[in-house]
Amino acid sequence: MINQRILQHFQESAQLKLQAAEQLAEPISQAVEIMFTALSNGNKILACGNGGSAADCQHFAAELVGRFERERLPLPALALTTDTSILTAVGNDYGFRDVYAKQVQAFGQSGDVLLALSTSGNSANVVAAIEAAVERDMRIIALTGKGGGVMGELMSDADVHICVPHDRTARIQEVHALTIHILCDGIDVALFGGDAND
Ligand SMILES: O=C(CO)[C@@H](O)[C@H](O)[C@H](O)[C@H](O)COP(=O)(O)O
Ligand SMILES: [Zn+2]
Repeated sequence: MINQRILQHFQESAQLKLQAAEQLAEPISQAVEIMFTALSNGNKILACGNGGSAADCQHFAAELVGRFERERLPLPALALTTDTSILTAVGNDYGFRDVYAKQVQAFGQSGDVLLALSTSGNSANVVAAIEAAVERDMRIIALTGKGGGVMGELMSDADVHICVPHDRTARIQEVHALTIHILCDGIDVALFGGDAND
């Protein structure tokens, strides 16, 4: 019984990844281009999301500031999910909806990128961060699922929407995690050419 469930998880996850590859290759490639251009111009990437997606933001920032697979200069990426004093002060004084938007207003500059993660596309604080980023003249890269929700409706032609074609949060997060590694690889390839395994 448990073995059957384990097998089902692996199969569902693997099948979704193969299916998503066809649909998401193009928006992921656009996202790499936007991120690389921003970083080349001296701009930075801010990332926000809740729960598992907050962990994804930190994972992404660690790989840019530290490294992914190649030795290179640190790249400026900041997870807006980590400063408990800011999160609790803004959450307590203004409301949880504002915990990321206030940080976008504080740190975001024209030409920066907001990486916004939400499996439902409906997290109010991530939606508010996107609205704040648009006001700051930032580019938006949204990682969503479940049809994209409110975030999908907010996307403009200048933004990139990577919407995982599935309704299950865990499966969507698994594709988000893979996408984050592909973005890191794409940035490294744009910097150095080829790939790390050449
Ligand atoms: O990781 C998981 C579930 O797999 C949870 O922590 C999940 O991220 C949280 O419930 C989030 O609050 C969901 O928000 P969102 O993806 O809809 O924006
Ligand atoms: Zn999770």
